[in-house]
Amino acid sequence: MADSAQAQKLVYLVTGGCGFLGEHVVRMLLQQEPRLRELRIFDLHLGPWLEELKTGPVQVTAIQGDVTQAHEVAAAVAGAHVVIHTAGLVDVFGRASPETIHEVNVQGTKNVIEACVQTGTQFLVYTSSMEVVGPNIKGHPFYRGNEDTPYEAVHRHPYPSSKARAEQLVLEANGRKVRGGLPLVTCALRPTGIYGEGHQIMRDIYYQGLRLGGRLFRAIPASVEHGRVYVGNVAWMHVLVARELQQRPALMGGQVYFCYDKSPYKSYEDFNMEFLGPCGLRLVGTRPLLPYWLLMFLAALNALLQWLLRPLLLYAPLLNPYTLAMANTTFTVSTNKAQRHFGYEPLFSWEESRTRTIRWMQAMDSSAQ
Ligand SMILES: NC(=O)C1=CN([C@@H]2O[C@H](COP(=O)(O)OP(=O)(O)OC[C@H]3O[C@@H](n4cnc5c(N)ncnc54)[C@H](O)[C@@H]3O)[C@@H](O)[C@H]2O)C=CC1
Ligand SMILES: CC(C)CCC[C@@H](C)[C@H]1CC[C@H]2[C@@H]3[C@H](O)CC4=CC(=O)CC[C@]4(C)[C@H]3CC[C@]12C
Repeated sequence: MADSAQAQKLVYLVTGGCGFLGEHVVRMLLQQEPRLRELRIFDLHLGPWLEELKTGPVQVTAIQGDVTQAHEVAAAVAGAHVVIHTAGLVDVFGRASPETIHEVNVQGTKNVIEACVQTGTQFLVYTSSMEVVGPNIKGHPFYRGNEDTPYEAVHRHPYPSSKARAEQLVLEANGRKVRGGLPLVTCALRPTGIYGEGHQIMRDIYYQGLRLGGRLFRAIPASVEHGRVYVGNVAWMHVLVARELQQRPALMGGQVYFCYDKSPYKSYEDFNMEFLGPCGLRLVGTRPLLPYWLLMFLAALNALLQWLLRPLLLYAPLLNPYTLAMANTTFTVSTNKAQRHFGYEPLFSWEESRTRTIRWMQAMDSSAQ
C-alpha cells in the first residue's frame, strides 16, 4: 500500500490533449504510466469524452485554455512534473493566417518553456514534425533517412517554418535552470504523417471518395514513398520518452527522435487504400490519371481561388501547391535511435494498426448512414 501510494506521485500536463494525437497520448498515459497521480489536459476546446476518464483512479483535470496566453499556460504548468506539449495549429490548407500559425506554434511553445522555467517543471517533451526537416521547397527526396541524415531543410510555408522554430526553441532550452535550480530537460519527437482512429484528413478523403461514386483517382506516382506512423505508436513513444527522460537526462536531453513503427513504405494514396479499400473505395489507375503539369495548374488555381474568395468564404481544398509538393516528394524514415536511447519498440504491429484504423473507419461509416 505504502509502495503504491509512493509510486502514484507524478503530475503530467498534456497540452492539445483533446486533439487527434493528444487524445491518444492522454489515454495511453492512463493505461501505461502507473506513477501518475494527476493528469492535466489543456486545450482550447475540451472534448466531452473527458468526462468518462474522471471516474478512474488518476485525477483527471480538464483545463480549457489557450497556449498563446502565457498566464493560462503558467497556471496549468505550475506543479506539474512533466509537460507533453502536443498543442499546435496543423494547417497546410490555408485555413489560418501565417501570423496565427506562428502565434500558436512558436509563441505558444515559448510560453510553455517559460512556464516550465518559472514554475520549476523539469521535463518537457515537444511534439515536433517530420516537416521540420522536409520535404524541402526544392523537392529533394529523403529516402529512408534518420536523425543524422544530411538534408537541406528550407521552408517557406508557415506550418513547417513554425514547427522548425518551435523545435529549435525547445532544444535550446535544454539545460536552462528552472525554479529551484534544477536543469530543464527537453526533447522533441518528430512524427511522420500520423494515421489512425480520429484522423480528420483520412475522414475527408473517405467522404470525397464516396462523393465520387466510391472511387479515388490516382494523382501521385506509386513510386513516391511517404512516411506514415500509427497514432497509437506515436502516443506510446510520447509516454515512454517522458518516462525515460527522467531516468536518462544526460543521454536524451536536447535530442530529437523520429517517430516510427512497422507501417509499410508506400505512396500517400496507396497507403490510404490499406484502409479505404476495405471500406469499399477503389483507387483508379496504376499511374496518375492527370499529367503533373496539369495538377500543378489545378493546385495553383485553387490557391488563386482561395485568395480571391477569402473576403467572402473560406475555400480550402486538399490540393494546393504545398500539399501537392508534399505528396509528390519521397520522404521516409528508417532509424532505430529511439530503440537505442530509450528502448522503444512499437506497441502496435502493422496488422493491428491497420485493423484498428479500418474498424474506426467502418464504425464512422455505419454511424453516418
Ligand atoms: N497529424 C499529423 O500527421 C502530424 C501532427 N504533428 C504534430 O502533432 C501535434 C498534434 O497534431 P494533431 O493531433 O494532428 O492536430 P489536432 O489539430 O488534432 O490537435 C491539436 C490540438 O491542439 C489544440 N490547440 C490548437 N491551438 C491551441 C491553442 N492556441 N491553445 C491550446 N490548444 C490549442 C487543438 O484544439 C487540438 O485539440 C501538433 O503539434 C502537430 O504539429 C506532427 C507530425 C504529423
Ligand atoms: C490531392 C493531393 C494530390 C494529395 C493531397 C495529400 C495531402 C493532403 C497530404 C500529403 C502529405 C500530407 C502531410 C504529411 O503527411 C506530413 C504532415 C506532417 C504534419 O506535421 C502535419 C500534417 C502533414 C502536413 C500532412 C498533411 C496532409 C498532406 C499534405
